[in-house]
Amino acid sequence: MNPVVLDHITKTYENGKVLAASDVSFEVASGELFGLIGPDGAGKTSLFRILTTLLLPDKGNASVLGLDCNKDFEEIRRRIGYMPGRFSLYQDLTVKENLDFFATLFGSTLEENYSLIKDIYEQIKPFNNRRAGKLSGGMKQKLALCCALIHKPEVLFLDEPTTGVDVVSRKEFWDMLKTLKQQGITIVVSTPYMDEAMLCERIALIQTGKILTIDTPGKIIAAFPVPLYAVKAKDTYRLLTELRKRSEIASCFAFGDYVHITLKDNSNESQTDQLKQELIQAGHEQFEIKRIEPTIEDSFIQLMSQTYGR
Ligand SMILES: Nc1ncnc2c1ncn2[C@@H]1O[C@H](COP(=O)(O)OP(=O)(O)OP(=O)(O)O)[C@@H](O)[C@H]1O
Repeated sequence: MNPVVLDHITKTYENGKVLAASDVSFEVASGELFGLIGPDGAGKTSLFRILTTLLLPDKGNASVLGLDCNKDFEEIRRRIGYMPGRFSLYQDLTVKENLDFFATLFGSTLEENYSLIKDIYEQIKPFNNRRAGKLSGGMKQKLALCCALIHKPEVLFLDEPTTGVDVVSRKEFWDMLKTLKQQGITIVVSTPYMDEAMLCERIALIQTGKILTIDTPGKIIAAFPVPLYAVKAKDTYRLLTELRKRSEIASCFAFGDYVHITLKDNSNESQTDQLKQELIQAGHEQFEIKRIEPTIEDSFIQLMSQTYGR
């Protein structure tokens, strides 16, 4: 049996008025680095809380390491590591005191599983006597990861570990996850950052409590169903407004300096030449249109409009 199983999980809040998870099913294989990718409010934290035995679903079953998340919560809690999205450390305790505290909770010591956290801990060791509340975002994140690993968990749940952390620390963090994976730990990580999706082996794209798709990032991108074009002009806002009004455009989203579009009819390649001519005639300066490969963000938007019609 896979170490993480969600089977038709539905979770609502406020007497059913707020839907956080809608019939969610997926499994994570042993030793896999699995990502739950979606924007704020998509339902990621609710799923993590169900898997870490802190929340009961309305419907469905969840199991971790073959144990039932409802009945076997004590054993699950002993065998998993959980880094919640919000900062989970004791701000008034020092780095060392936090580590000792979490080790004691699990009847362990810092020394006992030192090899597992060594590489991460050495980076924060110089700040051993600093209170956690006085650490930088990246340092707090490393300390929180050490605390989640201190009892040598078999499955690690990381809820938005890189939110609010600088780009360098984000990269370092993902390098650390790769190392942990090599040591056989199963990792489930959530993130709202689409670029981080590419660093997972498999991902579930989630929006408004619903799984849009589950696969490897490469396969999700490869399944993008139609040609995608990047369009640019000097006045991006005006370009976007005009493209949105045109009947031949199926989808149209701003991506940095570019606007990504798909067409309703993909049988006639000269349509893009026509579009170019008409928009240049309409006074768009520095106009450019080119066929591009989709990113995971393009796939997310496309799947979202397919599922929700927006
Ligand atoms: N305790 C609660 N009471 C009422 N609604 C809640 C509660 N917790 C979450 N929600 C709502 O459930 C939905 C899913 O929230 P959840 O926190 O699981 O998503 P998320 O993807 O983790 O987003 P975020 O990063 O913003 O926490 C959201 O609409 C949220 O407002």
